[in-house]
Amino acid sequence: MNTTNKKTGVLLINLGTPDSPKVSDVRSYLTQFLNDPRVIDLPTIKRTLLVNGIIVPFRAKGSSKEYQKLWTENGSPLLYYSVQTKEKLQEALGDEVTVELAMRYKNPSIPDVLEKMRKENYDKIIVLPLFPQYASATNGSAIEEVFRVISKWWVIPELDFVGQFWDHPLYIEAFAEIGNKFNIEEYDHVIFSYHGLPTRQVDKVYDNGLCEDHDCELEITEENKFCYKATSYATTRAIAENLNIPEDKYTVAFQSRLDKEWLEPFADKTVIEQAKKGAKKLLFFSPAFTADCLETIVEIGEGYQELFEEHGGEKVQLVPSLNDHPKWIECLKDIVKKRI
Ligand SMILES: C=CC1=C(C)c2cc3[nH]c(cc4nc(cc5[nH]c(cc1n2)c(C)c5CCC(=O)O)C(CCC(=O)O)=C4C)c(C)c3C=C
Ligand SMILES: [Fe+2]
Ligand SMILES: [Fe+2]
Repeated sequence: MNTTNKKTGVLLINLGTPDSPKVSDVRSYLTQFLNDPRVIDLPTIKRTLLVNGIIVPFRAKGSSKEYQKLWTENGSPLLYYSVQTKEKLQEALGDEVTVELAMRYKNPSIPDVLEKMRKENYDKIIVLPLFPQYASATNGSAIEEVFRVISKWWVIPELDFVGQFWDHPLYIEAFAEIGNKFNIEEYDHVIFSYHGLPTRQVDKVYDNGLCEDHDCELEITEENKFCYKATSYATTRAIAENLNIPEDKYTVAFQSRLDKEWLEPFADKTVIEQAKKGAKKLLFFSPAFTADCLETIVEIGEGYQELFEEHGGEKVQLVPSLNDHPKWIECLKDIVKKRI
């Protein structure tokens, strides 16, 4: 055996989706997801009571209806596109490495996929969470789960965890290329909508002070480089610059909030404001999602369309996510190749 040729596996991790849109499967998904202390970061008893006593019982039926709108003959788009991404990345990398896919919540689960990888006896595993901007609720949680599982193995291989990659040129170019398929001049305004986060979670990345003590809307510094708000604004500047969208033609916003103490400006309020200003056509990018999912297809594509129309607007156009776009596959290939 040539000892310089390491047997390497790549583990892509996405968020996860219910096994089906049935209320029972949505309830089970929400229960696993929202009991994660990195998602609802409250003391255990408070979180358990809030999630299992209030949020899940009140949310499961409504969420199930939303998932019924989303489901296609290929199942949940998030899982479908994540599998496509895995397969195309495998093709692009050839037999040099083996690519696997796991979901942080539900299936294919991280423990199941890692067990398959353990049996393969890899010299090295590259763990690549598919979230471009760091959040403890996504990248942090996925990495913690991998640690939890692998820490029980007798043989622990070489591990390489990929951090946030919002500034990877091919990630920016991929979104810009997809956006370029639309005639941006035709739109009155462009909204870059990121999944929201509780402000408390954003503040926790700082050892000193709060997010509001830093210029997170304007610059990335050594202090705010893991601030989700700062990286969301920086991602937006990079895509807008690539597409020559002038500063006064776009707004950053945060969607999918569970309560008022989440990052602002809120995307729904931004949609209403734009309608009130007389905008008729809005173009929506959603760069925190690397695959289309409930939050893009249903929340933006259907929910914000209705909201915009109710306030006098006409068209909300969603720019599709990266899904299995060739530039995105090139981006992932580049990230992996640099670590083999
Ligand atoms: C950038 C990615 C994401 C971050 C950050 C994130 C944080 C976060 N999410 C919730 C609560 C919910 N999110 C839900 C769906 C959902 N979230 C993401 C991504 C991020 N979440 C995706 C890709 C999806 C869609 C999955 C799919 O099946 O298509 C849901 C479920 C749907 C609903 O009931 O609304 C919840 C709930 C919290 C609390 C949070 C940070 C603290
Ligand atoms: Fe979410
Ligand atoms: Fe910040």
